[in-house]
Amino acid sequence: METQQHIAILGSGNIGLALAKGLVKAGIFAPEQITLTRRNVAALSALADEGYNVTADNAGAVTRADIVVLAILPQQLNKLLDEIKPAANQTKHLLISVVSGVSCQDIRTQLGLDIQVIRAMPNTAIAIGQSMTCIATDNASAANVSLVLSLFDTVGVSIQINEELMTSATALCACGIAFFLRSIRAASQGGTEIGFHAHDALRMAAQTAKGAADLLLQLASHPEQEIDKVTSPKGCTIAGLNEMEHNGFSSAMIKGIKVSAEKAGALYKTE
Ligand SMILES: NC(=O)C1=CN([C@@H]2O[C@H](COP(=O)(O)OP(=O)(O)OC[C@H]3O[C@@H](n4cnc5c(N)ncnc54)[C@H](OP(=O)(O)O)[C@@H]3O)[C@@H](O)[C@H]2O)C=CC1
Ligand SMILES: O=C(O)[C@@H]1CCC=N1
Repeated sequence: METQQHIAILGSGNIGLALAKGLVKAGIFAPEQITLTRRNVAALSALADEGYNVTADNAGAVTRADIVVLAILPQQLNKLLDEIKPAANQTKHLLISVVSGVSCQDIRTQLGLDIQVIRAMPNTAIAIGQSMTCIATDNASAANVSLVLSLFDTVGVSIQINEELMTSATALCACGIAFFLRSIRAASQGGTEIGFHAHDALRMAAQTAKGAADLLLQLASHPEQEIDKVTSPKGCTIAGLNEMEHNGFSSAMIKGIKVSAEKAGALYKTE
């Protein structure tokens, strides 16, 4: 799905850069077709050496682009939208926002333009083509939705959801990367306590987690069905699992995801 279009990523921090790298790795865009912006542009010098256009001039980046990605913090968004307002063109530009907690309508209202906006909620695994990305819009054409879905399909798996579920998607999928990473880290710490060097324990825990996820994805199986195959009667798996549940393992994950979703929904309005 190679394209001749130019993409501007406004706010090239963790997720903005992960997106840029993922798109280049997937062969969709060459670095020369991507403009990266941030205020501290010196921090992008290594990317400039790789061929990306880098600048602190957001309005200039928008003028050159067909697709504009907003990838800055919710509390930084209004200032950025005011800055790009003169350069944004509702017939030329497609806006993609990965900003948490900000609706498509919030963006149009701040811009004062009836521009097509698609929200995307990827996660940092986008850098290696393994993102779970949720897409939502309230006004974009079916053609642009397909374009954005196919764009994000090149860097993982993408689905379209209702916009009111975007904060839930943020908690489950974007924050979720951190939740699963912490689980793997905790497993590796347990592994070290029972005899493995830290680096071996981490590798073993990560591969085990990958195998568990693939059992569900490749076999379209349910976790409990796969758990039942591991838990031998009177065995050590059920002993460990029950101990974890007595200590609130599932409950902690559920409560954490609920708090994350509440926070994601309030990020823009409370700033
Ligand atoms: N991190 C993640 O996993 C995910 C994040 N998101 C969302 O993406 C957004 C960005 O998050 P994240 O990447 O973690 O945050 P970062 O702080 O890492 O990135 C934000 C970037 O924006 C730049 N920036 C700030 N103001 C401006 C401006 N006026 N013009 C241009 N660039 C600017 C900052 O650089 P400088 O200070 O140099 O300007 C910084 O590099 C947030 O809204 C977040 O909710 C969504 C999905 C996943
Ligand atoms: O922590 C955050 O607020 C952002 C949103 C999703 C992932 N990181």
